[in-house]
Amino acid sequence: MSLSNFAMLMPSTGLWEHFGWVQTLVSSTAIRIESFVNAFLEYQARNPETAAVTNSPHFAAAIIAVISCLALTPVHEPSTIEVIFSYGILNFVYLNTFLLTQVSVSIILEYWFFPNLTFLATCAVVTATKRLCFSSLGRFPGPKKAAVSNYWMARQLGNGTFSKTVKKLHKTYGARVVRTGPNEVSVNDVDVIDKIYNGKYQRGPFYEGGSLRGHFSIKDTRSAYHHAIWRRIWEKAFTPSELKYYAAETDAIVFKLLKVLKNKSGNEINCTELINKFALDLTADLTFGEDAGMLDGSGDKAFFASMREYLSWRSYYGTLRNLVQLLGYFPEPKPVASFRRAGESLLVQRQKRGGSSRDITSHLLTEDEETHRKFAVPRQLAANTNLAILMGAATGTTITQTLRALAKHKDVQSRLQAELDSHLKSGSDLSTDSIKNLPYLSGVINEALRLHNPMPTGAHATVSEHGCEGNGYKLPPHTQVYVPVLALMTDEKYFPKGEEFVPERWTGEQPELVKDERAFIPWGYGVHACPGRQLALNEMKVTIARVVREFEIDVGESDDEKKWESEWRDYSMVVIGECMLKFKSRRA
Ligand code: HEM
Repeated sequence: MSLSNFAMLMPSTGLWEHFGWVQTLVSSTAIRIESFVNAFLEYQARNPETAAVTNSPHFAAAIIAVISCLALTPVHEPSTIEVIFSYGILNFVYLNTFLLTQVSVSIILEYWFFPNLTFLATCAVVTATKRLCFSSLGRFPGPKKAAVSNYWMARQLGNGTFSKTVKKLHKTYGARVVRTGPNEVSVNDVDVIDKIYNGKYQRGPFYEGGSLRGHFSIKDTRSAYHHAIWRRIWEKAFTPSELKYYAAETDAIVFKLLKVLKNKSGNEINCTELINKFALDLTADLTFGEDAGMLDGSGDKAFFASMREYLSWRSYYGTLRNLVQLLGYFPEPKPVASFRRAGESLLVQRQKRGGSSRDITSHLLTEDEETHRKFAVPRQLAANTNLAILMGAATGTTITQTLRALAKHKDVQSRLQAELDSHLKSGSDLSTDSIKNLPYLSGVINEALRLHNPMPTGAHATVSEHGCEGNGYKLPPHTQVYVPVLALMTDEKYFPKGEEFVPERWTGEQPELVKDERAFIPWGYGVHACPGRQLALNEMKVTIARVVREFEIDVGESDDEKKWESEWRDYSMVVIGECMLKFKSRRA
């Protein structure tokens, strides 16, 4: 009986009546396979001299590889586990046909092992050819290595050079869209931001690398359902009354920082190290109700090293989704484990203290009013409190970079000091509420967020099944896409003198330096935009205002621009190296 007749034997009554399309699909596939096999046999009969090749197991392996690759093409995000499982099962069955007949090792090598290698090599060649020559993204310029494999992107991210490289690529090609992965593009175009991050847009697979012990934070979840619930819970932590409470806590820790700076007045210090400690104390206080003891020297000294290692690891493997899916079945990698544990130890201490601490965690422990769902304790909760720590560190990095910019631009520093001095002279104070609308201070902070944003890579999204229309180009459905924040926010099209630190562009004095304000997206865009934005702004403004009012800030003798540039890393969150500054008390 032929294959197509066999397919016709599928039941067509009862429940199957409703699945006529299955029968049609099975029989049409069977007909195609049958005609392919017949054509092949005919070819063999007509060309007996090719039999040596076409009868070889390598030939069969190569054909099966081509068919498998073509069959997988329409699947947008094939599951690594399913692919390896199917491959393993089929191979196991095939291997057993040899083992059961007790054939020799050489036969097994010849008919099983080496054909398997041929299969894998063919898959690699077919995939690379498909990506290079037949991809719908082929019309966009980009490095060839990036088009062939995600390793190019993984290396850029793991080395912390990604956003700078992408910025350079946009300049080199003079293109709005650059291909940076087999199925990934960077779109430096303000007109499509709203289309890419529209509604409950689908997050890209990059976020799968962010899981901690299998649990995702709100930022890394790809589930729109979970995100909506978690977002409502998170937002409870940032209501105006909570922000007011956090402002008082922030003030107390800023005073600790001022004390340390006063003790070192006039001496060169590594500002990165000091502000990192300050930021961790502040974040721990706001998240867990107790500072981490970093400024007073009692905290975990290895915290920042473990965070840095984790971020680099996560950037690298986040890009290699296939590997990340497999890693879930192995013991937790060291960089992930040490960062996770460092963060969790703060959460554990808080849980032990019990009581009713007023902090971000107290809100994360409440249920969502609409669905009555909560974060699962402790793992889901820990993934989210660890995110708070990371975001606190991001705020610290931005503060350090702002202080450095002020030390490098003494004219800007003097104008800011003058604004703060006159604010105080008018009888006001430097509390969060009182300084929030100071124009020059706001200009300095905006400029810092534009030029020194701690998240310069951009959020990864997946183009919907309708595709995405841009200025003279169309992104195909299911493309992975991101708006490169660093390239966008320094682009001369949108911000003339884009590389310069000019707070006046925001104060109304030089409005011509903001050509398109839509390109200012330091807090992300759409449903995943930063809910902690007001808290971060308050922290940055109060810290900068109090430090600048108290100290004259200068670049230290051992400051080295080249070293600074080379130590700057973008692990999808910026990590900075040594920043040598001098803080001299203005009252001395
Ligand atoms: C200068 C400081 C900060 C900047 C520039 C910043 C920026 C951002 C950006 C760009 C995103 C979106 C990331 C993405 O879509 O992949 C984000 C998300 C988030 N940020 Fe911030 N952030 C800062 C500080 C903070 C602080 C202090 C908190 C408070 C804990 C916070 C909490 C969050 C949370 C919870 C999310 C995830 C939101 C979601 O996925 O719905 N951020 N932030």
